[in-house]
Amino acid sequence: MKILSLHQIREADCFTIEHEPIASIDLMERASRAFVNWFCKSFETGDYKVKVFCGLGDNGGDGLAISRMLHPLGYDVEVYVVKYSSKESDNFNININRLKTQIEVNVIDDEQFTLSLNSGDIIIDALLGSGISRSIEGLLKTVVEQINKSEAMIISVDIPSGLLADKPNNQSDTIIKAFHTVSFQVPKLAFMLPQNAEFVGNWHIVDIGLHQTFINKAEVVFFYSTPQEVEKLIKPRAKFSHKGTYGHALLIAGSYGMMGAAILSARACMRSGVGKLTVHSISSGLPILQTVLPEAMYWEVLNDDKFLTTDFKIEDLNSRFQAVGVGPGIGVYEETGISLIKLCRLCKELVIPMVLDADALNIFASQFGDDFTNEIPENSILTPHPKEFRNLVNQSWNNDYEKLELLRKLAIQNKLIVCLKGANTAIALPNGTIHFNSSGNAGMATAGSGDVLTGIITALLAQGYSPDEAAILGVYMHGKAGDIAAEKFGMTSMIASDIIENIRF
Ligand SMILES: NC(=O)C1=CN([C@@H]2O[C@H](COP(=O)(O)OP(=O)(O)OC[C@H]3O[C@@H](n4cnc5c(N)ncnc54)[C@H](OP(=O)(O)O)[C@@H]3O)[C@@H](O)[C@H]2O)[C@@H](O)CC1
Ligand SMILES: [K+]
Repeated sequence: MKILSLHQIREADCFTIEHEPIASIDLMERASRAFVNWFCKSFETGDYKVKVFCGLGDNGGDGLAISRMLHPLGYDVEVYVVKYSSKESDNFNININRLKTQIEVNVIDDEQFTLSLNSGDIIIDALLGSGISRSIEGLLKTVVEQINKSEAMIISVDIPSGLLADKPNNQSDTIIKAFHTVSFQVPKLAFMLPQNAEFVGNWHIVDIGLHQTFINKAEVVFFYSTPQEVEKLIKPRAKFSHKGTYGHALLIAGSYGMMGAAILSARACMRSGVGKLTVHSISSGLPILQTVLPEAMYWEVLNDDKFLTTDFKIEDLNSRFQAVGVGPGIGVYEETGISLIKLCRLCKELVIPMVLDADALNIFASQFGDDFTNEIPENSILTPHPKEFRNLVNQSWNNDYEKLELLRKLAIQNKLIVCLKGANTAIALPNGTIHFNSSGNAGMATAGSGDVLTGIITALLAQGYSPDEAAILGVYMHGKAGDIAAEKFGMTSMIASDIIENIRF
């Protein structure tokens, strides 16, 4: 699903009005109806009040139309218009006239006003929408602060009032802290970013019928990968296939005291459909690995008990492996760094797709400085968490938008696929697009979860998925498995092994 910029959302609005064609006020009516449908599905009528706070622009117009629609459905609706200016939008004016015959409108025009808000109330925030042009001040600020202080459930229409759709707010900005945000047609970039989580809450998209011709043609940088879109990538298994059809992966993982990382990534790799798996690890780890995962084959490090110092040769890899995953638990020893570089050079020469994770990334950051990318084959997949990413780019950022730009730059300049892990993992592709993942939960913030992801993506590469597909599908399936695990064990109790056991291709 495309994430349109604010400018494109406005263009889509105008295009729809002109080409459907539909009057602007009727499009507002349709958007408000879509919100109301979502609301009615989510909340039954009951012994509580729905307090709708409206601004003076089109977001306020939505709020008025929503109030008019909810009232006859049996909801106990109270409407508040915050009169922070003398200028109202045309659609606001039409809707206030339509509403006045039905419900009394309370006008807030004095900063001394104290709102009476109870914990059982539902607040609908229709103060400001995507049209904000400056920070919230004065009367509006007072109202937003009072709403935020209340214990009522806050539901924002389109976007939490005060939040900018696709650029950073000032840290001191006053912004509604919604529990739910019900947004029109497309998610806003702001919803993807950790810095806005406290404002956006749980977000939902409702279809308001903006013209598909415009949306299809729109060129965008950011995408939200919906389950329907991603699951389409899964290749069915052919009836007459054999294990050779699904590739042979090499996973390089583990070191003294870190064999768990190797086991987790290897198990996840096997569960993700790879035909054959060879795990390359330290010799003292071999009995553990073979006991825990008899399905895999092992290639032990010679003459070394503590860490990976293999002098990789072309014949070790040539015509044997379709994908190489390296990093989980390998440690950041200087000797391992030397091996890693040899491995990368060979994979580049033999064009074997790679996944680099965890300590492989830490080695690059600590031993190879800013030039680290010269050694990494093009189209390799990197899976850093934010701290590893910061070390890799050797830069910090002031906000999540700057972080995204650094991510894009890394992917474009070096032709890499970089999966920046977190809620809504951001996957940057060499073509400059960023794809936000839709699955997963906070229970996955647990040791070993990243090792599992490395195993999944390595398996997909070995099966012939393109690196772009392997990254997007792998991250999604990892999150989906995490969601199933969270249902069974709870977010707090689930562990990385539970994610593996719930991988379902
Ligand atoms: N996209 C779609 O297809 C559809 C969109 N729809 C709806 O329209 C909404 C966007 O509407 P909108 O442009 O009127 O924006 P909105 O925020 O309501 O008001 C802006 C007004 O407020 C003012 N203002 C700005 N900042 C301010 C501040 N900090 N403090 C105080 N005032 C401030 C600014 O005036 P200014 O003073 O800047 O001239 C302007 O007059 C969108 O979010 C959605 O809800 C649906 O109805 C139909 C389909
Ligand atoms: K709003």
